[in-house]
Amino acid sequence: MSGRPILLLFTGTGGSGRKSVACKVGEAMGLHPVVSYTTRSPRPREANNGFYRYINESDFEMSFQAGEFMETVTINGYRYGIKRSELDKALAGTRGAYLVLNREGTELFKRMYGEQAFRVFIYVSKQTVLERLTAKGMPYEVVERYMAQYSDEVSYRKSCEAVVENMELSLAVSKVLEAVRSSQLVI
Ligand SMILES: Nc1ncnc2c1ncn2[C@@H]1O[C@H](COP(=O)(O)OP(=O)(O)OP(=O)(O)O)[C@@H](O)[C@H]1O
Ligand SMILES: Nc1nc2c(ncn2[C@@H]2O[C@H](COP(=O)(O)O)[C@@H](O)[C@H]2O)c(=O)[nH]1
Repeated sequence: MSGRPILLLFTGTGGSGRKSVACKVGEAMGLHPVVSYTTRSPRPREANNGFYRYINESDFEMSFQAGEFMETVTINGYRYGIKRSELDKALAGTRGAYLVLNREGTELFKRMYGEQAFRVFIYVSKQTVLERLTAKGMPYEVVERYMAQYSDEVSYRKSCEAVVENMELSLAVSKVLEAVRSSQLVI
């Protein structure tokens, strides 16, 4: 390992497969995932996916008041946050870590970590999001929300260091790896 650990920030359009791509890239590069705490409930087949810790509002508030979060956001009435202890754990003795975040969180971590952070924007067409989420059995109100947010989310791609379409998972993973390797990041 040389240089400082890197932070890959996966963002993009909801339901585009960001977590799927992030996992594979993380495995290939030896990066660790950073768990996010949320007050929303797990969705079908989502429990224990390694990306979220589901906690209640009062536990979230207690951690918030104790200053444990580096970043928090409220989306559709639910709170999400990244704890300093989780990021430190993911970075300890490793080549780096990765997070899956919305646009605001991605911006914040990019500002905090500067050159160490690399933003990867993952997207597919709105129609493909619809088909994948429906096939996954996602609740109707969640699918509707993802559809409504699509145009706003997709506009963030121009700010990111890499923009990758995820039609075929292994191809998307290769493109992210190539983009990171050809960047100025020291790994
Ligand atoms: N390249 C692909 N081809 C087909 N299906 C895919 C592909 N990548 C991911 N998927 C599927 O799409 C669905 C959404 O994937 P995933 O949960 O990784 O996306 P996400 O963008 O992190 O979602 P969310 O915004 O809900 O957090 C899953 O059912 C996943 O198996
Ligand atoms: N800024 C942050 N964004 C986060 C965090 N955890 C998840 N997310 C992003 O929020 C939306 C909504 O997520 P959903 O799983 O409920 O649909 C999505 O873009 C996530 O990537 C966080 O801790 N901070």
